[in-house]
Amino acid sequence: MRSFSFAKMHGLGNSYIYVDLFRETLPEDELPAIARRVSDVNTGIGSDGLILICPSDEAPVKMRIFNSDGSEGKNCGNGLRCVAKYAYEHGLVRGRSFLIETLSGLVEAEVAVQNGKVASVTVDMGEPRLARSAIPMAGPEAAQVVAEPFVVNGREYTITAVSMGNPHVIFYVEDIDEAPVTTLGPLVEKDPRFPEGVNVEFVEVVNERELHFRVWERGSGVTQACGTGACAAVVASVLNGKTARGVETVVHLAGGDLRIVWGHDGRVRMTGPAETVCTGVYFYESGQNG
Ligand SMILES: N[C@H](CCC[C@H](N)C(=O)O)C(=O)O
Repeated sequence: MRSFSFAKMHGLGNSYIYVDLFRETLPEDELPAIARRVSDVNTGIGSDGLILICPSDEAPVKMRIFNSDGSEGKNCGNGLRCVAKYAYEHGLVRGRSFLIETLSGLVEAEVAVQNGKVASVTVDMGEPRLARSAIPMAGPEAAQVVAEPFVVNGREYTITAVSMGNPHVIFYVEDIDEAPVTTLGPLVEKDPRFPEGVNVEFVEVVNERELHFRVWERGSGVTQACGTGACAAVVASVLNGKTARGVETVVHLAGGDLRIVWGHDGRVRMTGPAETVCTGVYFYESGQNG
């Protein structure tokens, strides 16, 4: 029987099981199975996936994120805010602003501290990747995907695709409560036109400073919030002339609000909460596929 210590943390209800690899060691070839097992609400701890807080040669800490199906993602906005909180509160970093390495590059986090605890975090998520080939999405290389016709099961939709280091496709809806999250979401997630899969977002524009947002996440399905997805939604809304560059937009997700701006400098900044639910020890049998 093997075990490791963990912290369960969430950003707006998008929860992950966080393992500090400065203190723990996990078998690399078993990470997908461990992610699937800890995520299970019945036989595991219950979360949207697993996040590892790792040593890095390029930054004080590195984040690796695994979805609840065991697939490894390349970025996670809600995860970055929780990693920043954990790193600050556990002395892994010095100062309130610091770099975090991800599989899609370095990001800078700044924590807001109250009574020694991190209450909220602002992350500079860098520049969105807009070329079709960078999403990635099949089709003409350098073209952007903005308000493009997209047929699914014989019905035509209009999509905008944005990468925040991970792939997102945005559908605008008139009423967020009627968004086809659980019907269209899984169909598009694995559509062959997205060779690496895709996170599927539904957005209702309230006004030029507010969006309603729901998500079917690649590898996790419906979650309460998706930080990279909310960033992608703000970028898509500017590209479609629905919101303005350089203006802070409030994105209303199922789990709460994020404040996001796509700055005139081209970088996307996201501010939101990060919370610790509990800590504990997880026991598992090595070698089981999970
Ligand atoms: N499902 C995503 C990873 C988690 C992203 C999301 N939870 C966030 O907060 O950005 C993917 O496979 O790209």
